[in-house]
Amino acid sequence: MGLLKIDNVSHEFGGLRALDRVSLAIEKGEIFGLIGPNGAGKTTLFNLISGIYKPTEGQVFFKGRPIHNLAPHKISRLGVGRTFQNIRLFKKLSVVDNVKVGMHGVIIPEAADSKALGWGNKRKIEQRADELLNLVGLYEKRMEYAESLAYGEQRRLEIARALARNPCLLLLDEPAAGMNNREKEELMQLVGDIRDMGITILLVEHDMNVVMNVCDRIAVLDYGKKIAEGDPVSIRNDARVIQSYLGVGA
Ligand SMILES: Nc1ncnc2c1ncn2[C@@H]1O[C@H](COP(=O)(O)OP(=O)(O)OP(=O)(O)O)[C@@H](O)[C@H]1O
Repeated sequence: MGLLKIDNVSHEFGGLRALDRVSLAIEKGEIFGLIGPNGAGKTTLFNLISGIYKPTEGQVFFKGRPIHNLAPHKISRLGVGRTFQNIRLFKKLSVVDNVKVGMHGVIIPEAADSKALGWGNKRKIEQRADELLNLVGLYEKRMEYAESLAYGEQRRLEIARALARNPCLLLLDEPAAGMNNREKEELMQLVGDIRDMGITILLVEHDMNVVMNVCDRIAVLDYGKKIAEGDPVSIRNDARVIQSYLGVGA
């Protein structure tokens, strides 16, 4: 069984069917892309996986366990981390404090006694925060205000904060939005590094260069329905995907 299984899930807002019987299975260690036109239902699916919405029908399983009726904090504790389309940092906190906030109440595996850490275990929290800032290339800026970072750096800080909860599945909602080409290159490298740490990634992204380069498999949504699923080459050549989303010449 996959790490994440979405089984015939639908979601309605009033009369609007934002998701219509979508099924997906994401395997451990994959980088899985979710693409589709604006309003296709991608963020709604993220919100269902992370417990912000409950499905109108269908089920979501994580590590074989049903999670579609759990509260967001419980799903997060089970190992599902996420970032948001609109950056949600604490602007007036330092870079390192933004990561530490993400760590509150988290079990750090290397901790000798493996107890959940509150604010008490300062040294281990600081070590872990520094490791994560090194990973995302922000260690040198650890004492700066989050708001002083460039846009691409803020997005990387959001990823570090999500990683602070030790997820085994990370949901990234449009991580390349607003990034310049250099920042996108760095992001692609980072996504690969995160996977190499053993973390499975589900990525919503409009930048096709990023999607096609980093994803092992891709699913395409259109008007709430899954219209295609496969590797990047098959998705790029899928007539229905070209017609509804990629356009000719993509
Ligand atoms: N809270 C809400 N209340 C009512 N309708 C909503 C709500 N959130 C999303 N929708 C509608 O559900 C549909 C799917 O929206 P969703 O945000 O999931 O699409 P998306 O694929 O993430 O789009 P984008 O690429 O623009 O982020 C859209 O028609 C949207 O207008």
